[in-house]
Amino acid sequence: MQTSTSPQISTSPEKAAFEARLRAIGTARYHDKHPFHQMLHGGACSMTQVRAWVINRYYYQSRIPMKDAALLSRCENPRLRRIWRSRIEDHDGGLAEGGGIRRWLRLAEAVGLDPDYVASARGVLPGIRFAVDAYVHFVREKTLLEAVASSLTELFAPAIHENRIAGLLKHYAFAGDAALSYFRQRLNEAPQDVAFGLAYVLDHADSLEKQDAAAAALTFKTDVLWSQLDTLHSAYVAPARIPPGGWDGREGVTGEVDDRPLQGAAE
Ligand SMILES: O=C(O)c1cc(C(=O)O)c2c(n1)C(=O)C(=O)c1cc(C(=O)O)[nH]c1-2
Repeated sequence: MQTSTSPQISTSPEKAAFEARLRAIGTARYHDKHPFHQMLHGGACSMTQVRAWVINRYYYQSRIPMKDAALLSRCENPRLRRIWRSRIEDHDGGLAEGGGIRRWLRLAEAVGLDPDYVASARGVLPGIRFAVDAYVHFVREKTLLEAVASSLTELFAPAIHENRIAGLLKHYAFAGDAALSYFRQRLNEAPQDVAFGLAYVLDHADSLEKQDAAAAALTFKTDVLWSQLDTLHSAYVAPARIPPGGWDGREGVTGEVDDRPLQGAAE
């Protein structure tokens, strides 16, 4: 499966080798290869499993602008702040409308969930909280180079968003314009974000030590994404083990409750 859509941007052989090293991390570790995504995009998820993904992934959405604000708060370069702040606007939108968080809640409604329930983040699995909070802490505490490098999983996100749009449209009745608007909008936003982030990392990782740190930051971020799907899979794919406090398949459901036993990838 193709995991990267953006073209290589390096001009010198040294930068090209480093860029190739970063891209290889995505090829080996990006969460498009996780069995839960393969179930979701291949139409093998029940509505309970789709809803569990929407509820839990909301927590990631809700923390992305907070981690970007953490990055901005430590950034002394006005140019970097001016460019980076559009990420917060992309997710938070304006006072009355717009933004990825609201678009995610439209997806929640389309899959038969009360958006207020989803926005409350009750029922989010503990493992999801741990993974996402670790990302926010990482960006708050590490160097600016590592913080920017950790966002570079977005190099691989357009391909997964395209796959998801196609897979949801093919397999699920809920997949109309409202449900897909989040992913369609990210296809417009992510390429410029990642072009800037990649150029920043290639320019600022000017020693082997810094390149190692940037590569480790990107690897860490692939772990953050993979761990979220592991915890979701463990809770909601047979043999399902929903931990205490995890969504029970019923709370916040406005559509028909899906009472069938949770299925596994092989069924
Ligand atoms: O659906 C996905 O698989 C996916 C992955 C990622 C990513 O690679 O971190 C992001 C997004 N989506 C996304 O929509 C998004 O806004 C985003 C921001 C960031 C980031 O680290 O700043 N990653 C991602």
